[in-house]
Amino acid sequence: MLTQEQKELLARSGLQLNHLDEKKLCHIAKHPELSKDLTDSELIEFLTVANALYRGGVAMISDADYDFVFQTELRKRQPNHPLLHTVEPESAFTGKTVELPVHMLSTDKAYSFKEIERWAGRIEKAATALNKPFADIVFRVTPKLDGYAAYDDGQTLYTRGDGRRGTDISRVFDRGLNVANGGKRGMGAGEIVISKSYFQRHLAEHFDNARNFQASVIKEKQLEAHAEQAIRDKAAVFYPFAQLPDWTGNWEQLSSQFKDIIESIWHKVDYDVDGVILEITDAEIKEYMGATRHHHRWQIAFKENVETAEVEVLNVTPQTSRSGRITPVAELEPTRLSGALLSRATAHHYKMVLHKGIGPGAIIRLARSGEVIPKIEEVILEAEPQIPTHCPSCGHELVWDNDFLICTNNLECPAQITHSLEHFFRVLKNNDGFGPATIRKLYDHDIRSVDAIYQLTAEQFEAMGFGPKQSQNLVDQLERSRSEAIEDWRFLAAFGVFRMGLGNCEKLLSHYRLTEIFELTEQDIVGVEGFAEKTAAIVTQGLVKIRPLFNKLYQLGFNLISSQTSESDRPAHPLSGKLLVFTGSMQHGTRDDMKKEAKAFGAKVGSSVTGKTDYLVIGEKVGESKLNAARDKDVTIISEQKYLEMIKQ
Ligand SMILES: NC(=O)c1ccc[n+]([C@@H]2O[C@H](COP(=O)([O-])OP(=O)(O)OC[C@H]3O[C@@H](n4cnc5c(N)ncnc54)[C@H](O)[C@@H]3O)[C@@H](O)[C@H]2O)c1
Ligand SMILES: [Zn+2]
Repeated sequence: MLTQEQKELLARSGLQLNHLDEKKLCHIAKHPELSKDLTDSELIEFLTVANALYRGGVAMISDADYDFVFQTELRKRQPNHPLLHTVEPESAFTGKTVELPVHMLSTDKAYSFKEIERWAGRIEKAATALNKPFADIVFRVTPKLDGYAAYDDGQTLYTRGDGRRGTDISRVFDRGLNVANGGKRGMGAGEIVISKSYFQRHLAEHFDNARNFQASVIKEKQLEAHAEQAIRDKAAVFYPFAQLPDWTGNWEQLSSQFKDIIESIWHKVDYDVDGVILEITDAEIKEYMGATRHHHRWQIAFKENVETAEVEVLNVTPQTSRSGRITPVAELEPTRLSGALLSRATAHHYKMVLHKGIGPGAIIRLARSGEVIPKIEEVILEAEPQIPTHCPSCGHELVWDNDFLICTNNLECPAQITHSLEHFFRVLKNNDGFGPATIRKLYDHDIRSVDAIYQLTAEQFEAMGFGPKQSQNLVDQLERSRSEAIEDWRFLAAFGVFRMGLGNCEKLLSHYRLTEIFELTEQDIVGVEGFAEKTAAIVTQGLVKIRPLFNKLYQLGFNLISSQTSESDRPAHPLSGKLLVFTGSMQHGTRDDMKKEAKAFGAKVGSSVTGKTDYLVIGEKVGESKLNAARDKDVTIISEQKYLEMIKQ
């Protein structure tokens, strides 16, 4: 049941239970997974109440549980619900609301480096649009304080409210609250926080948690003696974000030491922190990117889900991968971890299953970080493992290859064939529609190779049971995949040769032409930087295997961009080997297309003007700074028109 304090807070906020009764509300709070059985109005009421209690410092559920219901139920049922797209309102305080001097929004959240990369990609786009070299853009990383958000304009302190209007809580300064580190008033947005170590030592007995304490500092109610003391001891302070310890640098620095930077900033302050904030400092780009109703596009919070749980293994199922390796997948007793319901995890390989005793009934420790499939961290209680002897897909006998069990029936194993087909289209990227379901259906109709897929007509697709519209679309997509330009290394990587991922393909093809690689000896390949002897041997063997398929597909006339840039290869073209920088908006195509095209002529493309740049190609609306840089460095400036004439030569 709700506590007296929680009830009072709901009453003060004017919140009444119309759809849920108290018993049901508390039952769901205890078992958030039951929220799936709530009606829509019950669900909204549940979240509204949870949010009000949380903002008032008397939360009824943990953040992870709240996020679970919020993300899985609400987002799934009503992706456009205003709760998802606006700042969660604070309703804990009575009193007149006032317009905030600036909007205080929530933050967009990322749980993996991939998501951060995509965010940086959007910033690069904005920088390009404003003719600013991306390499010059400064990123700032600060700890994400988990306190009570407020805005200080020097006169008044406001709550975040609904992000646009907040409540005047200047009284907390009248009560003696200090700005962190002896800082001044009027530094804008920040949070009211309490020192972690101080809380443990002096407050933990009197307050349930830090949030509960922070809320008490803000309330109109007379302060408790311990809270007053914490303020006098400067353990509770208002910390403006502008004054937080930070890391600054450009994207290249940030991305290359991402883990270390996050780790060090995360632990910089003695306050509760629930992530780090990444943002850019360039005022023009910030303005250009703007905000949604929920968050600023130029800012993102990086969070880590590092909660762990002990879970029972129900069963371990073998799964055959594209390369024939057998992956052990543990089926688990369904467990909620960091807000997600998990029922499977992978072990690295069968040697681990064998040696660590991962069998039905084993107890393992599971860690979930971000959105990736969880890995088995540790085995707490061993159980008899079950080691498969035959491939689950084709029944072929399995053999050990170091730590891995493998199915060597590469040419006939359904799992290996279908995964290879999917892999081809996925890596190529310039197509849609060839996912697992389509590929499975094709396989069931005896289609076994990429080459055979390219021979299919719309009628044949229809005969296999695809609808008329989908059939035509699949044919169109096959055509698109051949006509849309792609890099030759991407094409090669799509064949899935072991050890020839995108990176290695790019390395190899920057030395040799696509048509030459099948004649290369191991020695030739070792001569390419990044290939050790062992890899070279595996690669030559792998290339022999794919050669027949490669030849067939190569005949189909894919629109390949050659990686060859050295002058001896293309003596004829005036742009060959030249370093170009594009700036401004172009008429001929998107900036990306033009870069690809330039590379196809053997040119190199940079993002900022340096002493090594040969040509600055300018479109419309070009910033003066880039032009000046080009003039200073003696770089030849050419118009888009002139450039188009040059590439036609
Ligand atoms: N337990 C519950 O019942 C419950 C209910 C509602 C919400 N929540 C939790 O609240 C979170 C959502 O809250 P939110 O809307 O405040 O969003 P948020 O967590 O994205 O926080 C955004 C805020 O971060 C603050 N911030 C802290 N450090 C900062 C820094 N260095 N730079 C810039 N800003 C910084 C700002 O005040 C900003 O308003 C969710 O994660 C959820 O778990 C929990
Ligand atoms: Zn098999």
